[in-house]
Amino acid sequence: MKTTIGLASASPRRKELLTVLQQPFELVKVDVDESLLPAESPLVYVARLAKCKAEAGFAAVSGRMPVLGADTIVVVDHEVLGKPRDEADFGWMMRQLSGRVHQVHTAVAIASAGSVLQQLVSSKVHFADLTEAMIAAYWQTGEPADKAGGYGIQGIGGRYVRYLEGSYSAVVGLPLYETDQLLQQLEASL
Ligand SMILES: Cc1cn([C@H]2C[C@H](O)[C@@H](COP(=O)(O)OP(=O)(O)OP(=O)(O)O)O2)c(=O)[nH]c1=O
Repeated sequence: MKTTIGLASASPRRKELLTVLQQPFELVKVDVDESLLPAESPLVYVARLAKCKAEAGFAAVSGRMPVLGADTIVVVDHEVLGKPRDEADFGWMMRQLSGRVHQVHTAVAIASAGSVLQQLVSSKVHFADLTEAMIAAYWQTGEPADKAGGYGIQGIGGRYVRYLEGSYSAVVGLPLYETDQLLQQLEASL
């Protein structure tokens, strides 16, 4: 029987993806400060956040079970795009992404007694040319608000993705292949 783990995430996408891996899990609530540190690179930032979420979760369950945390960021021109604050911020993000290629980085960490297992997956997304009317209409759907970079490849935003180099599940929030590898490493270590 597989060990039950904690999932330190409020993201419905991560819950669905972990279910696909047939991994028994319980949701664990954590509150992690997601601010970027001064001069921190995007890759260091995303890996740190995944680790912080996993470690905060492990502490929250008092070490009773291993806990998985993940983080996804969108990077364009070395700038990290988080979730849009409002419509103006979203419009700015879409103009950055329009007709260009950007990176999506997803980090996964599993904290257990004495160790943290980690993986980082980077993908490139080639975005469509967007008009102001398309941007305004997309905001109205409500989909962009809780998504890093302001779009969801798995939803309406998928129509703006011309080409993906990398992992689809990582862009959605949890890389299936790499997470499965981590879970196998975890089972072997218990
Ligand atoms: C680029 C992209 C992001 N996203 C989502 C994945 C993440 O849920 C979210 C990025 O924010 P995160 O801070 O990684 O995650 P979260 O706040 O949703 O959940 P938690 O921290 O509790 O685990 O954006 C998509 O769903 N589709 C996409 O195409």
